[in-house]
Amino acid sequence: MGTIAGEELKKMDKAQVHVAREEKILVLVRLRPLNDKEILANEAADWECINDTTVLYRNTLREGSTFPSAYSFDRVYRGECPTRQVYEDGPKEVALSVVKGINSSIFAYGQTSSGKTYTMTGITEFAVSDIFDYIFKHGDRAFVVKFSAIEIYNEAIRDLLSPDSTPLRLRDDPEKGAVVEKNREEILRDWNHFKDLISVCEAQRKIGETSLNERSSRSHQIIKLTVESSAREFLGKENSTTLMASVNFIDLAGSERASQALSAGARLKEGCHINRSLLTLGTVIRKLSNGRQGHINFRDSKLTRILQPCLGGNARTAIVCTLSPARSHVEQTRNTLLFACCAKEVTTKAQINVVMSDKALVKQLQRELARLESELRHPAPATSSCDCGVALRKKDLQIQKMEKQLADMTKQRDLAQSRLDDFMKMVEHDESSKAETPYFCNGTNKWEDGSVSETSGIVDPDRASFISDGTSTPQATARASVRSHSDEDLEEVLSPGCSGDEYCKEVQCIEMEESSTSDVINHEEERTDAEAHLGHSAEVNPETGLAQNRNPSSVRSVRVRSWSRGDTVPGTSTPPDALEADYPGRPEAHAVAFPGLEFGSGKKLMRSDSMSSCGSDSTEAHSVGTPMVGDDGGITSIRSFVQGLKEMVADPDNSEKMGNGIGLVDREEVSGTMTNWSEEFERKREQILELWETCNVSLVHRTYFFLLFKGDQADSIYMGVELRRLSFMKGSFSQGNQAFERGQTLTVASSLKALQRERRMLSKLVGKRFSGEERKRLYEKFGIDVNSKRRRLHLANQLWSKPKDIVHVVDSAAVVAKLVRFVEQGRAMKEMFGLSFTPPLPTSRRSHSWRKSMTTLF
Ligand SMILES: Nc1ncnc2c1ncn2[C@@H]1O[C@H](COP(=O)(O)OP(=O)(O)OP(=O)(O)O)[C@@H](O)[C@H]1O
Repeated sequence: MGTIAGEELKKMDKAQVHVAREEKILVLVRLRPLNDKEILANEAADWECINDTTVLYRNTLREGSTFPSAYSFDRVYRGECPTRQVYEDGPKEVALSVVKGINSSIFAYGQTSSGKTYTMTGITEFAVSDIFDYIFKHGDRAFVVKFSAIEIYNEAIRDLLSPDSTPLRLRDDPEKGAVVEKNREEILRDWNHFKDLISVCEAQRKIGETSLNERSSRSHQIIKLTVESSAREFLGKENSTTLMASVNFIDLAGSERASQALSAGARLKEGCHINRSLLTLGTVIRKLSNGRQGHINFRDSKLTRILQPCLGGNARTAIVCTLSPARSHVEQTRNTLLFACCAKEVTTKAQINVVMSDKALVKQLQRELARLESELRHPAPATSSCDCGVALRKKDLQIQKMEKQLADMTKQRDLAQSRLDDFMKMVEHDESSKAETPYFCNGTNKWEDGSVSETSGIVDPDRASFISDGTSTPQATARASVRSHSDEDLEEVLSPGCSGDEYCKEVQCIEMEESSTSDVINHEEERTDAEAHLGHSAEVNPETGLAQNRNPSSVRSVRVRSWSRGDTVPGTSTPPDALEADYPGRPEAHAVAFPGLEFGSGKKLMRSDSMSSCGSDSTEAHSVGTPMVGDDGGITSIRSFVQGLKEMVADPDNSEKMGNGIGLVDREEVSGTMTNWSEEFERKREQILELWETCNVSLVHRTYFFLLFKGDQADSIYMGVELRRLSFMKGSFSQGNQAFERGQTLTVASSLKALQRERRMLSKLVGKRFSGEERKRLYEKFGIDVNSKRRRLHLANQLWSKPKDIVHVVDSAAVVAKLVRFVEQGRAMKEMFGLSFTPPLPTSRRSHSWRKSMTTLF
């Protein structure tokens, strides 16, 4: 098929030249008279055609006003109106389109016994007669008319011209749509031949008697006439073209109610099939009438598959809806009218179908080729090429940007993987190397010097093995951990967009804070800033003997090198106060006080201007404590959190919401609205706790978050970000989608797996971090049998398992904090993240011993 050739077009009249014309389906309604049975039963005729286009339900009083009583269509016909008139008014034009190369369909729809066969028999005969007439009148064209007929009976297709009742198969043709395979086609010779074939069809078609119709059609019948025509003068010539189209005359089986048709057995089964396929047809029509939104279920029945071109495809279509006026059929009549109302909204797009001879096709292709070659030889004017150049440059930039993003993501992924590998190795090695650990004694967390190992970083036996000279002091251990970081770690820290200078500033700031907390910190001068930064968290140890072994002179040299902005440095190592677990609503009895830090809190150490995002990010990445990071949460989730936070902070709206903007929140303002915030905080905290559980968030992440953000009003932004992140994740999970978090793809399954892995890892640390007595108390507290075989795993499984029980949550956070040696001070951590937006509050220094607090807890 193709477009019409020039010479051929000249031979056609204007009506023939319209191409792909969109038009609505023609809908006619035919009301038959009451039949003998209905008259005998004294049935009233409740429907009436009040004019040429409107049919009216007369008995509105009886039915009430729930349904419309008047329905308008292209044409409506009274009972006494002859079929000829019905045909002439609309179906004729549609049917005769076939001789002009346009597909068309006419079908009758209505309840059983409403007059479909009566109507379609007439229309088919009139149409075929007119087609013959047209052919007779157009002697300049050579016509071929082919006749075929099928019925769809109980969802099986049968050839009505063949005595063989074997069902025919339906095949999808990309151009023609559903094609019935091996369907017999007869070339119509004349009128008599047509009548003979119709008789064969009538004889073959499944007819059955029901109480409503003595000769009820039990199948859908489709009679198809295919008309091909060519101008005689071009016949056999290379430029000859053929118009080819089909017209379908479709007599549907009638919808029926089993109770009314009194059908049983075979009739009942037929009725079910009929109703089902008509229901599909109705659904298709309804969807098409709604503007083709969503999936159209053409494939749900053979009938709709075959009718697809007539219903919105390349065909002109007319539907005659037949009605019984009888009161007993009012419901079925209404259904038919509703179908008709939908059908009149459906549009089709018919076009002239031209078949070109092979020679004509070759010629046309050659012409097309020549045109394209000439376009290539003479390119378009300069203006458009200039546009092209701009577009290309834009695309190049986009590609570069995406490549950069990809490289970043790859780096992040590799880093996370390497950290995970490290941790796995550490855990595996942990047990075996326990005995060799030089700085633990008696299985307790004590340094050789007697201080308890509550450091915040990577102080693990595995790392300690780097020290080969036997000087396995904690600081040496920390150094080893620093040095064990790969170049990738450093690259990660020096992330794109962050210059080396900026990075150094960040390091310097933190280092200064750290050194300031103790005059005796032992830094190594030769250490690079990057190393210092990475090692920072590993070396932070609030109250242990770790600090005591440090070398003050080294500290000073670092200080001179790194702190050049004149920030004041606290001169004491007194632990700060901010680890008091004093958020609103926190139960007194379970307030967990975490150790003070050597750096930060309450002192003018933090430079709000120096916390570059990349610096904070990198700090965070390390400070969460590499060994404790599960592959779903830990570093990644905190990083995501920080990232989300930064985005939020970057949004001017959010800054506004925060009052005076980042770094300028007024303290008084904060305290003035504290009461409201307390309630808000409670609410948000509950939501976050629930979502952590729902989204299988890492326990380390929960603990960090829980301990960092304890209810200051300035924390609202952090909580907002966390809520947003978790809600998004929950939404993704509930839709079966993946959540993508900073280079990691999470699913419900993967997050759950990671959580289970994390619990296993934590369980392995229980023996190391808690003394026998502490463990016993813990098992009792968490309701675990102290003699059970897998009590450590049971304990790990219990942690954070009751998000609604705040006492449990507090206890869980305390246990995980101890397991992962998270002894950071909230404010300081926020500062390290670069997330502190408030000036430091003057705090009364509360002396807190973490050990003391934990002792009361455990
Ligand atoms: N407009 C009409 N004028 C006179 N008689 C009619 C008219 N329409 C239908 N009839 C008569 O009503 C009876 C049932 O008609 P028909 O068989 O065409 O119904 P149908 O809708 O095809 O039913 P089914 O779905 O059961 O096959 C026939 O006897 C037919 O002659």
